[in-house]
Amino acid sequence: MPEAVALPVTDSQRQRVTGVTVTPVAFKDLPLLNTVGVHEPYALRAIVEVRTEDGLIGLGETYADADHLARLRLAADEIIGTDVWDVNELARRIRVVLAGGPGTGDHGMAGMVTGTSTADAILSPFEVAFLDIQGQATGLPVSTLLGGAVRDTVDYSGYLFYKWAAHPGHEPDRWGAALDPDGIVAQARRMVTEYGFSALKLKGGVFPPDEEIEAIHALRRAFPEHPLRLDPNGAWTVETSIRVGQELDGVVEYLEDPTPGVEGMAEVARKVPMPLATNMCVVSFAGIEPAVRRDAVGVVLSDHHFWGGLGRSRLLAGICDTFGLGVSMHSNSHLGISLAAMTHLAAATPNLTYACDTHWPWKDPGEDVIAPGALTFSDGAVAVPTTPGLGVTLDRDMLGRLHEQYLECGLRSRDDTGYMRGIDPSYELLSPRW
Ligand SMILES: O=C([O-])C(=O)C[C@H](O)[C@@H](O)C(=O)[O-]
Ligand SMILES: [Mg+2]
Repeated sequence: MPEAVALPVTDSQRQRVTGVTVTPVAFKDLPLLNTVGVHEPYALRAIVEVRTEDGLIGLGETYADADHLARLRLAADEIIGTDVWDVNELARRIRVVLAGGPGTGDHGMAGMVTGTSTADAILSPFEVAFLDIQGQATGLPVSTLLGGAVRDTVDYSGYLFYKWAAHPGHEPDRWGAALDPDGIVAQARRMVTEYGFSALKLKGGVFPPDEEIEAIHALRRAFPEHPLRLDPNGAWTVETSIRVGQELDGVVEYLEDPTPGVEGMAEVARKVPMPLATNMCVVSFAGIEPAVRRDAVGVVLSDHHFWGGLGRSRLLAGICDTFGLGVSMHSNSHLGISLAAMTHLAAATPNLTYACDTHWPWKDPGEDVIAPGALTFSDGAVAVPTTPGLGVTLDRDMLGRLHEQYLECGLRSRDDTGYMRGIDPSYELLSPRW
């Protein structure tokens, strides 16, 4: 048998970065209530375009809070010349430039998700763009580059929110108010009819726990077969969490972040029958060991936007597998590039067996930065794109329009609490609240 000869990598096999553009955009958002306040009239995102010497353009999407944007721009300058096949070098350069110290403030999650890794949050959109280019260069979809799609479609859950009928001073929006169990059931019916979701999550922490328990029971009566979840974002004390958990025995598939902190979660986990899920107490690699040691969580909600991109999210899933933890997926208000990345990641993560969260239905269907048609919901699922890379293309007109909207809207960081206080000056931020 002839000996294998190792051929040196040639310059033609590399894809060097020649330019990076970071464009902040704003898209309309609805008055969705959560335990820190209410969504503002616009959600902010940053669209990352990475260009190579061969003229390929890779896309990424992330938060656009002012501090995060400043860090993205620093990183953008630093990664010129990197080979898109060398994600380790990308990560190294980002760590180096961030060590220069633009701070850790404002990540885009309104203070609800803290303790994430700043370096991983900055790495994420660039890594996604690198994978997009790798896919375009090889003709392979991103899910194949991640190890191969184990499913053709990815299930998403219908993400229900208590909400007002309109932002103050605006016309009622297309979803109307949902402020009690009947309103939540009506919202769920519409979401299930329009998107086909087969799992439902209620964002809680807005009303006293008994009202939210009643909404979950109403959902169970209306949807006997749908797995249900309740997520108050740490709004309850340990005692309240245990009571709610016991009352919802057999009704929810998991209870998400009932109480703040790993110690409280561990205490609740010992006394409630269902697994506890989290996107608040395990949000970085440093947070896994303390949670595992205390048996504080049963399901980790991955989120490539703060876990360092798609490769590192798969690493998280592998660690969860090792420790017998389930994996689900968290979302924030997002556009189509993120939906494509989430779909490829979920497709290539065998143990991601729960329906993923998405804020997609809350977005104005006419507002996105990707050309329409690449991603559609059928039976609550999105078909995994099979075209090269992420499988989505940038709509430059829309990018320009949503950037104009960003410039005009005046918002520079997500501030659900500040917006709520502007409407109700007596509003207090309490954690836990009940
Ligand atoms: O699962 C979660 O914690 C979230 O989805 C966090 C989000 O920020 C959500 O609370 C929201 O959009 O208000
Ligand atoms: Mg959550």
